[in-house]
Amino acid sequence: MAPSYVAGVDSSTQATKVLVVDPSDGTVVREARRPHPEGTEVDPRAWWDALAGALGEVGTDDVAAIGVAGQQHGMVLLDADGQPVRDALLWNDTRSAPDARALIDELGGAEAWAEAVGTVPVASITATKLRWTSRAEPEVAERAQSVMLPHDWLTWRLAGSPDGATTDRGDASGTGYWSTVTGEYRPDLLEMAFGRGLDVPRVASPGEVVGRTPDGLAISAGTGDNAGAALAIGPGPGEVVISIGTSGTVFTGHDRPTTDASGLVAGFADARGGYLPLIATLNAARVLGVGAGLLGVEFEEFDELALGAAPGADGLVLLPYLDGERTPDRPDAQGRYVGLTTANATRENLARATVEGMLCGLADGVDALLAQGVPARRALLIGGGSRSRAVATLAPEVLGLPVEVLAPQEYVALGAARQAAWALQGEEPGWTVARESTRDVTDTSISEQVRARYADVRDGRAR
Ligand SMILES: Nc1ncnc2c1ncn2[C@@H]1O[C@H](COP(=O)(O)OP(=O)(O)O)[C@@H](O)[C@H]1O
Ligand SMILES: O=C(CO)[C@@H](O)[C@H](O)COP(=O)(O)O
Repeated sequence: MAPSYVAGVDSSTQATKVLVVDPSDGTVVREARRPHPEGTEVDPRAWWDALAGALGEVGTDDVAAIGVAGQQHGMVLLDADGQPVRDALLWNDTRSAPDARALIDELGGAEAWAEAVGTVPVASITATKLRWTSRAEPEVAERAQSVMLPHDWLTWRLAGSPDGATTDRGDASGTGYWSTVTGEYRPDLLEMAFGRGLDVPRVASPGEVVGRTPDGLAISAGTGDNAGAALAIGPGPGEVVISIGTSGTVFTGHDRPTTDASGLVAGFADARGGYLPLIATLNAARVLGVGAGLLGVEFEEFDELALGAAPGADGLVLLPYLDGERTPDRPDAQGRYVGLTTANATRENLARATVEGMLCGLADGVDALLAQGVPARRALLIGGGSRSRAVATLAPEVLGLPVEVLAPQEYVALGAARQAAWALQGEEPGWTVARESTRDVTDTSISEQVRARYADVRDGRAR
């Protein structure tokens, strides 16, 4: 029987997830996952091993094409033989924060960066990691010949490490040296960051077959994980996707590049030829894990506790910047519970404040999109944290938007599978994802009250 399925991969921060999908209607027929090592620098070969393990488990004898989406921004630096010169620095590694500030100054300020590439560098952006490496590890930098992103590197290895790697505009737009505004690389900015040039992958077009695996599977261009999710979901006008994974992201498709000089909105490209304005926080699903851990309960009981408290947690507020923060740009920040009193010190309030604090961080993201003229009238929740009943219940009130929690699904991997089907068939498939009912905002005063108190803590007016 001729191979008939497509495979989609999400190589995310915490795990590799693989879906085998029927290209005629997008039905998932098999899936597998493998964990990744902890930490903000990782040997990329661990991702390869995770991918090989997951592909071995799902089996690819009946698969005709594959696409890989991956965590954005990670710096995979390779030597002339194509070997990593050091562990990859990930999007959530904040050591290059001073380098981001230096690069902003060197180009003439935040506005100059926003105009040049669509995004003002923060520590997540690949260019700042190149600067850090050239400054802090010159002997390592000396050996580097090329730089790739996680999905580029995996795609290249799947193709048998040919001469010349590929990327796509969605992921390239998170490097700081590819411009969403012009649709071209800015080798001058790469050189400014690293002190000299490096080989970069060719930017493939959305429906392109970029290579073949040794077994003959067609390989699509792949993309960044958020662009992958956008490809799977296809948010409609006014709909914003909110992904609660290791990162919290808020994004939607847009018809033109954004150039936010405040740095809050990253002006990324999507995987279709359009644009994907996005805000990303460093603190999302793991905040919930920390809250549950503090209380010594599983997620189900944590949700029960959070839903057992009143809105506003009787004045207890969590500033959720546990791992430093990217949006707003506070790489050295820490998390804080504020306003603890004898009267409000209950397990319920601690759980509630944790969920509200995490959601308030995302609500700030929605505001940032609105400030760029990107409409946001409805939120679509995805990612591991969206499986929390407390998150699903409290999100409409805290965000102040009607919320639809999409059915639990690996949307990033599904988007990668969609791209693989596109490359295989020569046109984008017409699949749509199942939509659930929307939870409306029942009391708008809750959002105002909870967010006002949160803003006091965030902006230092309440300590
Ligand atoms: N029911 C739940 N409640 C809260 N958090 C959850 C729940 N289920 C999974 N998570 C969290 O979701 C995260 C994984 O989500 P995922 O979107 O796969 O992340 P990533 O793409 O960053 O690897 C983990 O931190 C996990 O603890
Ligand atoms: O840095 C960003 C977006 O700019 C993150 O969204 C990463 O792409 C990682 O995503 P997850 O692994 O948390 O899904």
